[in-house]
Amino acid sequence: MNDMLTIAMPKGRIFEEAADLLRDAGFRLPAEFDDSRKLIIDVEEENFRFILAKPMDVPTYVEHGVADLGIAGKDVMLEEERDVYELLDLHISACYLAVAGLPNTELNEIAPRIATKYPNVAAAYFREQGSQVEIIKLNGSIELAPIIGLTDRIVDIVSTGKTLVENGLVEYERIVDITSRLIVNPASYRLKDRRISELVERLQLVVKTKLPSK
Ligand SMILES: Nc1ncnc2c1ncn2[C@@H]1O[C@H](COP(=O)(O)OP(=O)(O)OP(=O)(O)O)[C@@H](O)[C@H]1O
Ligand SMILES: O=P(O)(O)OC[C@H]1O[C@H](OP(=O)(O)OP(=O)(O)O)[C@H](O)[C@@H]1O
Repeated sequence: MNDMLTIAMPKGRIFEEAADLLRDAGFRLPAEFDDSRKLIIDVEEENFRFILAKPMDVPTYVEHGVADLGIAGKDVMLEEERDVYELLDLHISACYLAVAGLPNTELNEIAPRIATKYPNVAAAYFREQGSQVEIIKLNGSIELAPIIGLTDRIVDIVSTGKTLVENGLVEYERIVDITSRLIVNPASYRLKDRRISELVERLQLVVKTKLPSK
């Protein structure tokens, strides 16, 4: 039987590159896919159901099995630590997580403070460094925090580096490189293995052809 696959797609930055990959792998996605406000899109020709989710929520849907598969940034995977398998590095939406702050400043020795959208990743990083820090969770515009004196450092995504430069901040440490991953619910992986393996193989071929040759 050709089981239906439910795929949690991240809205926002990753969406377009992820849709391009699926199309390049030969899956026929309708034009409405790209500019609809619908949150659930059925693609009957392929027997796919897409759920359009907030990027940070994708692993949650997949862990709970309401989506068989999902596409999520490695940053989200590290932060959320959900019980899902990572099947494939899609090599899209590349960026990295870094520690940044005002230039020529030291971490406050008594009570260093870190602003971030990634409290778990930041806490783990500073714990490994042997630094005891207070994490302040923000939901965006993280670069504001050191400028207005809320924290000594931030832990945030860097892509082009433009946001840091334009706000007079510098990078202190690079924590981890990030790309988007194809993730799967463990039970779906067992039950729908044939369809999922086929999807992975087709995506893998496309990903390989797009990688710069060494
Ligand atoms: N410059 C970037 N800034 C943020 N995320 C990036 C960047 N480049 C690639 N990414 C990847 O894209 C994902 C975030 O996408 P997006 O910015 O659409 O979501 P978000 O920050 O969660 O959005 P929202 O503003 O809706 O909370 C990250 O999880 C990361 O893997
Ligand atoms: O290195 P760059 O190419 O400048 O990209 C990095 C910036 O992009 C993201 O913010 P986003 O645009 O998602 O806005 P946000 O502050 O609302 O999270 C991220 O949090 C950085 O601020």
